[in-house]
Amino acid sequence: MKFKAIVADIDGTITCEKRELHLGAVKKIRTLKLPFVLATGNILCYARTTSRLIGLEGAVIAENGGAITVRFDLQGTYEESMEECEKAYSFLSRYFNLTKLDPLYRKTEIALRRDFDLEKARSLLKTQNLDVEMVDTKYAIHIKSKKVNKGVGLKKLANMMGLKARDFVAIGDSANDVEMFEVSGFGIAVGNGDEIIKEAADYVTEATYGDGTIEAIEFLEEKGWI
Ligand SMILES: O=C(O)COP(=O)(O)O
Ligand SMILES: [Mg+2]
Repeated sequence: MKFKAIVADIDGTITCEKRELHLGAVKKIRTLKLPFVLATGNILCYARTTSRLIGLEGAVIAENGGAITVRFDLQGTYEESMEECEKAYSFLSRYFNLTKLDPLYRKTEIALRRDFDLEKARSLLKTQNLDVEMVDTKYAIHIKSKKVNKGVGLKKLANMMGLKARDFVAIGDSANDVEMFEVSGFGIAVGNGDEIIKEAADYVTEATYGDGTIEAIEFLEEKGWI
């Protein structure tokens, strides 16, 4: 097996436990000769800034696949899915006191503070005919279009880079990384990952957070797969 690129989640994967960027992981990523893409549920400017400060090229998937850029000097693309998310948000606001995260910058989905009963919200939402779903990343609960996810985003971005999603190894830690594992050639969950992502993974690291990403890259190097 030989892979041509790596796509990694940000929060919980290249960070430390308290969410600071993991400097050891950054150092390791900087040694790589192949393209390294960031994929996050967070907003596009957060993803692009992280890419810039790591020393990468600006190929990022943000808002769980809703926003993509391939290079810093190119305009991003956005999916048009906010309207249904807003309807779901208004409906759920009747039952819960919800707090939006970064609403000024978020263009394709809604991220909420994790301080309400997700299972109850999910069952309430089922009564509505909306094309949205809720995903918990452990950092936020996202209301997003069912059509958009990091897997769909990876296919699109890979195509823009002249690659296939299968050419990528994916590294991640939570439920919003599952589809990216499904479309990539090989999925690695870091040790702190949720059960759902560990089940979807081809390999699970012993180490957690950024140390898990270092271990993942070393594993790929030892195998000669990158
Ligand atoms: O924005 C979030 O909720 C989590 O972000 P992540 O996808 O980088 O882990
Ligand atoms: Mg994550």
